[in-house]
Amino acid sequence: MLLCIDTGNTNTVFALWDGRTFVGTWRASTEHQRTADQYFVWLSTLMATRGLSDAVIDEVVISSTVPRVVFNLRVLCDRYFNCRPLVVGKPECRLPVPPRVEEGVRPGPDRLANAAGAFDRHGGDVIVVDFGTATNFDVVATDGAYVGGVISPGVNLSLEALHMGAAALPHVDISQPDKVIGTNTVECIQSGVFWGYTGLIQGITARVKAEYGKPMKVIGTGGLAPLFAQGEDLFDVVEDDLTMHGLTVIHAFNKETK
Ligand SMILES: Nc1ncnc2c1ncn2[C@@H]1O[C@H](COP(=O)(O)OP(=O)(O)O)[C@@H](O)[C@H]1O
Ligand SMILES: CC(C)(COP(=O)(O)O)[C@@H](O)C(=O)NCCC(=O)O
Ligand SMILES: [K+]
Repeated sequence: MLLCIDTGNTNTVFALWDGRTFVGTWRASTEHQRTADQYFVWLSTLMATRGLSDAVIDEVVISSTVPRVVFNLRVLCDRYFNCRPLVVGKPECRLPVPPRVEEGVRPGPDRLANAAGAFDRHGGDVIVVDFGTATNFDVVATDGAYVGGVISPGVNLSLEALHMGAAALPHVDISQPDKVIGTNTVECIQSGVFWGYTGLIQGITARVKAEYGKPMKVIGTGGLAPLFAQGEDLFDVVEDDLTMHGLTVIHAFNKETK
């Protein structure tokens, strides 16, 4: 089976693909100190709880926005799965459609995976809004190429920055406030971040569409996409597994065109 690993700056997601569906998805916090042995104990325990002890992992594809984590993930593949992983963004990993960006720029591998996943499911002329540590907007052209986009600070990063920078502001979890005018500190912060991000998404997608000059589909992904989808009509569709799907597409492409 194919193990897909998506390392973000906050969390690392492992998903096991049997060629048709993801039979298991597990999440760990991203820590570059974690060793291959630690990953393996953790993953095999979780696989066992899903009745997947007999599943044989013989292929791995990795997207990591944290370069130093890749070393121990490579050791994991070598020691326990007896394979060399395909690492998105490395020269030996080919993409179905190469990105069109300025010379020397290395787009985040998560964004390349999103573009591949979005193009496979929806065709081109797409904006992917990905809620991670950063909130990214990835623009996918008509032919499926990643052509750039927008990087803004993530929702939780903004909440954390308010708490860290202002002595009287507590740590607050994101939620959708009923009203805009908060009547206590927590409501005020939730309103600022929730409605602030709603405006950011509306504003940026509108500007991207105007600059692009053709109709575009907007896909929301990442943990907080469903929450923001409740507030306003921000996305045409929300797809939780878009990055993972993109990893399976990139893996299949590399296998076919060996
Ligand atoms: N369903 C959720 N509800 C609330 N917070 C979430 C949810 N999913 C993710 N988050 C938070 O969003 C932030 C970024 O999430 P994640 O998608 O894991 O980022 P990354 O891919 O950059 O590691 C984290 O702080 C995480 O705790
Ligand atoms: C913007 C990002 C930090 C987002 O990563 P994440 O929120 O998933 O941790 C990542 O895509 C990245 O490191 N990009 C490199 C620069 C670029 O894409 O242009
Ligand atoms: K991500």
